[in-house]
Amino acid sequence: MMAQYLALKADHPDTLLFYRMGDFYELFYADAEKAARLLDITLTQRGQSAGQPVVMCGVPFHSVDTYLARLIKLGESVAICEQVGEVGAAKGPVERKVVRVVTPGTLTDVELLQDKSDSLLLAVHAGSRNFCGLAWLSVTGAELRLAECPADALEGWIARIGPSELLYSAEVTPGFEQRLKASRNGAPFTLSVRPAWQFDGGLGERKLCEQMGSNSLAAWGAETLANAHAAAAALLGYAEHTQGRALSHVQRLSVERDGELIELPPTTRRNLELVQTLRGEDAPTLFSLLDTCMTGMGSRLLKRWLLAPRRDRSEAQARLEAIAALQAAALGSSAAPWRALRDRLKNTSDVERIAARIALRQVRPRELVALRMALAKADELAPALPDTAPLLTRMAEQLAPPPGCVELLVAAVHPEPSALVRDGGVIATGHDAELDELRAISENSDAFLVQLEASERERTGISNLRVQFNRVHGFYIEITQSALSKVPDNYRRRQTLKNAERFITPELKAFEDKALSAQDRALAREKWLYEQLLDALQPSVAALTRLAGALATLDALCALAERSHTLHWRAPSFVAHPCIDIEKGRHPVVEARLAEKSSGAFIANDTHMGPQQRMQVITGPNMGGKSTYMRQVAIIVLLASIGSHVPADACRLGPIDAIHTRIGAADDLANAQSTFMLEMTEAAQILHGATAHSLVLMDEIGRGTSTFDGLALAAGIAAQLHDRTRAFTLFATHYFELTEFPATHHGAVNMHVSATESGRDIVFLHEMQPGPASKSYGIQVARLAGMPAAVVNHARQALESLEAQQQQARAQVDLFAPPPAVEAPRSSAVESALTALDPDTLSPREALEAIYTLKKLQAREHG
Ligand SMILES: Nc1ncnc2c1ncn2[C@@H]1O[C@H](COP(=O)(O)OP(=O)(O)OP(=O)(O)O)[C@@H](O)[C@H]1O
Repeated sequence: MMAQYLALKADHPDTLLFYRMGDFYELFYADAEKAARLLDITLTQRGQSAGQPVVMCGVPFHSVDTYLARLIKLGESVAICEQVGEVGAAKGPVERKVVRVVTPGTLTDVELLQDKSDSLLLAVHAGSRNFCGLAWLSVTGAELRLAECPADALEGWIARIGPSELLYSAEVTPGFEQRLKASRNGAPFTLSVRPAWQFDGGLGERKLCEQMGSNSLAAWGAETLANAHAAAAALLGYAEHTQGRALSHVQRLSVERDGELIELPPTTRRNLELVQTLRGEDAPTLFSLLDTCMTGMGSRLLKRWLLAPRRDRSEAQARLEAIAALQAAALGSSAAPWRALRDRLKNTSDVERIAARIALRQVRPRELVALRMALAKADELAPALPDTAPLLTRMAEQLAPPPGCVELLVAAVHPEPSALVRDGGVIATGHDAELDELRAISENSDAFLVQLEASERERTGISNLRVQFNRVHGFYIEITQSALSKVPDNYRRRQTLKNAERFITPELKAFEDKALSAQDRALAREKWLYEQLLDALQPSVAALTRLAGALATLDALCALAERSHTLHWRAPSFVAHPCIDIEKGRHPVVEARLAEKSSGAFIANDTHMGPQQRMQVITGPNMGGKSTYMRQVAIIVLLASIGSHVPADACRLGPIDAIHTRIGAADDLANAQSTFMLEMTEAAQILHGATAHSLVLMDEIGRGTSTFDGLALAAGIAAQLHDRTRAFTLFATHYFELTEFPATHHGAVNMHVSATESGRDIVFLHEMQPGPASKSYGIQVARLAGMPAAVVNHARQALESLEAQQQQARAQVDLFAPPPAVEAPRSSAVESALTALDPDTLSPREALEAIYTLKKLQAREHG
């Protein structure tokens, strides 16, 4: 047995191997030690193998899901090894096989998957010429996605995709591996190393063609993406390896290209608290506010929409039209269609995952019943969809259940089946004559036993004689001690108890053989019929996946319609010229929190930015609402871009290509970066990446260093954004000096959040008004925060003397004057030679020669 175990383990060296032995999964040696530690279960020793004690631990098979869930959460992978041979069929241990490998990125089990999130598997290929190939999918979804990106944009892509597991080649450079490890900082995922040969472009292209049933990938615009093909080869290979079969349900392919999506860097996702709060919680976030979907499929799709808004507006426009149609009551009715549709969508099962599990042959009987009910619902939903929006009309077509599927499920599956096929009672009566006959034999046994009991009582004259059954001893006749003398000759003793004896008769034995074998045969027949049913369902998988997509889209659209109605949102409009025009905009999450706490109404504010006015320099007291205002603009832009209504009375939006944010941060100790370093790194990234179509939020840049340094840097950054980048910029600052910026920079205006004083206290009005703030009120805010009176008084005095001093010494410094042009230093001969080199094209010998040449040039330069 150990030889068999070790052979299986050799194929899964990095995975915990769950080796099935009877009612347990056992782990051995290092696996056992690791699992015992992670699961807090007892480690034991038994026997010896190769002279060493066998260290082992185990988990009962019926509660394996709980243990799996814990291990997967800890980022571990588990290979499930089952007994596949007949017991006693051959000499030695029963034949065993790894039937599937459960890894964080390839989950299919209902118990392990989260309803509202996808579990994604991503493969990254470090390609040539500084390009990376990416391929990713959810094993329970139907779509495979490909992309290629410049190597330096990789972290952004990984953060946006948000994988649960990332595959990379064993032969990447240590530097590349380090970057992958570092990119786990925001959201942890498992890194799995795969052999380099699996990242093969040619193999990937063949596999993709096979998967799509096509000769070329041209139809998807994916034929030239060699790096992505290499990633896809590893991705599909690994997914198939874990499932033990091909993913026949993955029949959609899409290519995501740099430049198609509105860029939302990880900092923006974090700062805007899109799907996670700054503390790492799921709520309150924009997504938690937005997601009132009735199904997990809808929630997952809505999250995808939110995190991947497109620059092109046609999709958003189609969704807006659909929402309008869902909100418009039909003639003669007062109710908007979304209400009834949401009622019908309630409790619809996860058709997307069920379809995948049919394809992977892992589907459970009760899921098939749920599928049948969902198909019936889809059939009812289709005619209830308004026909005034093309997107809804398309969904209505896709909601048609695949022909024959409902009928097959009704005919074949018992209306209330057991949880597992091995328990029987799964196939409907009337579906298979042979099964019905076998079941009749076991069912008739009750009548037979009652009859036998009566006739034996009469024959023996023992009135308390009982005919019974148990799993261990089968059928028997039980006679109490006092009546033993009346037992007839043909009774054979089966078992002796304290007060009774149990017997069997030839007649009962014959019946037992027939009944028990009928039960076994019925069970075997049911298993076979279930497999037949899965075969028959395979051709419907593609249509079921499409139907699931339509249900999810409809659910997400209805949720957006409901949110718009409940939260009083309005439809945005898109225009071709650059602008962000918002009337009475609100921050939806802050507004909801205020409403929840009944702590006053949210004050709505307008925003008007266009080609002539690209920057707002925002000042005002702490707690005044600067950050809230800036974030609300970004959130409204984002919501509009996904085709949702927005928390504003009106919104007109020109083209947008990115939303960048630089908002206060904590030290990033894990990456050894100080607050100031991080602040400057993020600001530099924005200055490099933003364009005239980007929205940039800069909150108190420069405050992490000394006043002069900070002010000088803030001035430089503002000037760069204004003069060069020309992005739409909201620039909040506590440096009053910056309020002079608009005087010389005509694309910028001063805005301030209003506050007034009432006695010694400050009252925040949260209204955005033109012009600079008059005071900073820092001391009043500190008083509000409960600062001891002595400190407040001290500060007030100190402030007065500081202000007096500054009045006297105010120097005429032009903070915003461009620096004198610096002559670009001429590059040296060594530098020119270095620039001309392309390391990827050099042979080792050429590389060595290049080094000698460089050394020579250097020697010449230094005389
Ligand atoms: N428009 C508004 N209407 C009502 N309440 C608001 C509004 N804007 C902000 N608030 C309230 O004021 C609080 C502080 O707002 P915010 O954090 O935006 O201030 P801030 O000016 O950025 O402060 P700091 O300069 O200290 O960062 C918010 O948590 C919210 O409760």
